[in-house]
Amino acid sequence: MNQSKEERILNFVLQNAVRGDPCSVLEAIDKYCSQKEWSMNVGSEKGLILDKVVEEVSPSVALELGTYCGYSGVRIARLLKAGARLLTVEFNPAFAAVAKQVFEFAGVQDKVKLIEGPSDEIIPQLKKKYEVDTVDFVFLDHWKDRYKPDTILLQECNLLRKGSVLLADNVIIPGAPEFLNYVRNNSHFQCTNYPAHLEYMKASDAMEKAVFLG
Ligand SMILES: Cc1cc(-c2n[nH]c(CCNC(=O)c3cc(-c4ccc(F)cc4)cc(O)c3O)n2)ccn1
Ligand SMILES: [Mg+2]
Repeated sequence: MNQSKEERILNFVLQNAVRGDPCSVLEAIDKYCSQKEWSMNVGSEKGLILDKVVEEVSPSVALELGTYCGYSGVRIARLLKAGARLLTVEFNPAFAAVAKQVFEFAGVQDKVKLIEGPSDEIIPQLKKKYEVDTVDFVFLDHWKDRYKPDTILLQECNLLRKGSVLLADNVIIPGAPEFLNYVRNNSHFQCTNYPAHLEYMKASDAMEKAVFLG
C-alpha cells in the first residue's frame, strides 16, 4: 500500500540527513516540508523561538504534548544538558512510529521518552508511572482545544512548580483562544506573546509563553 506523508518525510530524512546529527535532521525536514509537502512541524522560524526559551529554562524535565514526526522533540532534546530528559506524548500510533525512528536517527533517543496516548490520559500518569516530580518546561503543540484543559490538568496533578514555563504553538493558526484567555487572565501565569508565521507559510501565527508563578 502507498506511503503516508509522514513516512515520506522519514525517508527523506534517512536519505538526506546525517545519522547522529540533529541539526541535519531538522534541515532535512524543513527542506522537504517547504519544497515538497507542507506538514505541521513547528518549523525553523518558530523553532528559533522554541530554542531560545529552552536555552533560557535549561529544563531537567521537559514535556511535549504533540510529538507528530519528532521535529520539535529533536529541537528540544538537542539542547538538553547531560541527564536532562524530554517526555513527549503522541496520540497517533503512525506518527509515533515515525517520530521514534527520527529520534533514533538524530541520536537523541537516550534523552527522549516517547509516550503513546491521549494527553488527558497520560498527564495523570506522569508522577507514578513515569517518575516525574514536576516539569520545568512544557511545549504545547497538540490538539488546540486541549491546551486549556491540559494546562488545568497539569496544575491539578501538581506537575507545575513556581517558574515552570509553558510554551504554546499555534495560538493564532489554528488558534487556541480559550487557552489564551485562560492564561492571560489568570494571576498565576505571567504571559508573553511571540508573533511569527505559520510553518512554511506567509500566514501570521504566534507562540505564547506562560510562566507559572505558583
Ligand atoms: C489529544 C492529544 C493529541 C496529540 C497530538 N499529537 N499530534 C498532534 C497534532 C496537533 N497539531 C496540529 O493539529 C497543528 C495543526 C496545524 C495546522 C493545520 C492545518 C492548517 F491549515 C494550519 C495549521 C499547525 C500546527 O503547527 C499544528 O501543531 N496532536 C497528542 C496527545 N494527545
Ligand atoms: Mg504546531
